[in-house]
This record gives sequence, C-alpha cells and structure tokens, in this order.
Amino acid sequence: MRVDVVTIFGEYLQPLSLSLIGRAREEGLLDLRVRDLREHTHDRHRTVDDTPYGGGAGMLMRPEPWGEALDAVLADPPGDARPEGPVLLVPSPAGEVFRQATAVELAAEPWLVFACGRYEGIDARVVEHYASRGVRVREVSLGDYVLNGGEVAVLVIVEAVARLLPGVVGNAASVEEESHAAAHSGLLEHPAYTKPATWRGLDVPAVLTSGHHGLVARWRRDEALRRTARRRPDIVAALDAARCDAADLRV
Ligand SMILES: NC(=O)c1ccno1
Repeated sequence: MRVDVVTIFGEYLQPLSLSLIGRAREEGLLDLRVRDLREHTHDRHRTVDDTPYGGGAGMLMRPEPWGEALDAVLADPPGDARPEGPVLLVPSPAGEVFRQATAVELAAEPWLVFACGRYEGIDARVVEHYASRGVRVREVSLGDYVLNGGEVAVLVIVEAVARLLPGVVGNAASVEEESHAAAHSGLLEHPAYTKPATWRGLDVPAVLTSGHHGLVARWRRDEALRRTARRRPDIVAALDAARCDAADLRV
C-alpha cells in the first residue's frame, strides 16, 4: 500500500517509523511518503493561510498550495493504483466517523492520500475541485472532538489500516478476535488474562484453566456481550436492528 501525506508538520508523523508500522515500511508492505505543503508556496514567507471570507475567527488554508501539492501527488501514482485513483482522505471534525469497518474498507485500497488541514481547515473548494474531477474524497473524523490539525488523525488511521495488511501483524488471526472485528459482530473484546493464575488475591476465571474449549468459547462470547451491553449499548442496538432487518428479509 502506498500512502501519501501532505502536511506542514511532517515531523508529527515520525511515530509511523516505529514498531510494526515502521517494520512494515522497511519490509515494503507500506510505502509512506510525507510531502511538505510549503514546497508549493511561492512567496518569501511560504504562506499557506489567509483570513476567511465572511469573517470569523482564525485562518483558513489557501487553495492554491493545496491544488499544486495534490496535483503533484496525483501525477505520481503507484504501479498498482486503481483506474479511479486514490482515496483522498481529509481528517476533519465535520467528517464521517472513522470506524473499524472504515479501516477494513481502506485496507483494500492500494493508494491512500491524506490532506492534513491546520488552522480552521482547508478552503472548501479543494475538496469540491477534486471530487468534481472524480477523485474519491472522504472527510473523516476520529470522533466528536477537535484536534489542532489532521496529522494526529493520520497517525491513528494509518495504524488502524496498515495493521490489517497481510504480513504486518504477526498473528493475522488475532486481528479477527479484537474489539469491533466483523468476525465477532463488532462486539467489544472479552477480558483477557495471563500468568500468574493468582495475582494480589485475584484469580483467573476458572473456566479459562478448565481445558474445556467449548466452555471457554461460550464464556468469552458471554463476556463480550456483557461488556458491550454495559459500555456500548449503541453497538448492541445496531446488532438487534440488523437482526430484525434480516428476520424481515426471511419472512
Ligand atoms: N475529530 C477529528 O478527527 C479531527 C480532525 C481534525 N480535527 O479534528
């Protein structure tokens, strides 16, 4: 997978050189390229922002540098790029919420491009322009809160996506057993335990040391349902709704 990130703060992305993602880059599973937006400015101060039309607090990122920067990225596709080009992801608190299902969807793409806004964001015409050119543009949000820019969201999204690529996580099966995995209906993961069997007077649940795989599986499923119902009733409600829809289809 090729990932291009356009930003004015490339150093924010240094954590993507560490651990599993760093190793994936060394092994050629992930080709991450960080590009400096300021290289596409032409004034002495390398200006990337200006005041918003209509007034309002803060500054907006100007469209011209973004147009030059994204044109340069799009003119340099990877060999396995799809005919429709990359998915252009713009982190924004006003975007669609990024979920595990989004990560799974994006992990199937050969090429992702991130546009990292700063200040009060990017002139809206940048998204409008590339969408009108047929680029698959998606504004994505990590959640209902505001960051100072898109770079932190890129760290999260790249890690969530790249870890799903074959060969990145040592034990591929473990990805299937995690919270929000489709294989477990998107439930939260059950509690997990390792040695010692007793720690500060707390015992590992006896079923987990029983050697009875069927009982262990049942306990884990029950605990996942219990934890999900307690912490994320919205996930349970969505599952119930999906089952109702499916039942309606079977009538
Ligand atoms: N909530 C977010 O993902 C976000 C991105 C930029 N600012 O906030």
